[in-house]
Amino acid sequence: MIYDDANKRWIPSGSSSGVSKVHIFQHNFQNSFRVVGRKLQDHEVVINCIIARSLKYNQATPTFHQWRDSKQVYGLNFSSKEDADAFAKAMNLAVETI
Ligand SMILES: CCOC(=O)[C@@H]1C[C@@H](CC)[C@@H]2C=C[C@H]3CCN(C(=O)[C@@H]4CC[C@H]5C=C[C@]6(CCCN6C(=O)[C@H](Cc6ccccc6Cl)NC(C)=O)C(=O)N54)[C@@H]3C(=O)N12
Repeated sequence: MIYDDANKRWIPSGSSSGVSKVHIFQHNFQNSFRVVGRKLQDHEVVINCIIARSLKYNQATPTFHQWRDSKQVYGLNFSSKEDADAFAKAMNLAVETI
């Protein structure tokens, strides 16, 4: 999800709401990571952002995590606490590795 600052509310990133699969990719040669989320249904890319060293990953609730970059605030509303914990672990590892 993306935070719509003007209207102070979360909106689904991408063309419609729906379940997506979110991955963290490590770039082969550069020491960089990217979060990519794609809709399960039509594979639309709904999130695609570089993980910066300065990224602060906030676990607002056990199943809603968020972070911001220079442009916007991203929110992931996980379907389970286990998914949320696994993603947070990978995200924190990525940030430490950069
Ligand atoms: C239950 C009912 O939930 C809801 O209806 C909506 C829809 C729910 C998903 C479908 C989602 C789920 C869970 C809750 C959990 C709380 N929450 C909020 O949004 C809180 C409440 C107030 C609001 C104010 C600001 C806002 C938005 C923008 C960023 N931000 C910050 O505070 C940032 C955070 C941050 C901290 C550190 C590092 C990075 C970042 Cl990003 N701080 C700063 C300093 O940047 C934020 O997160 N806010 C969610 C919510 O309401 N909802």
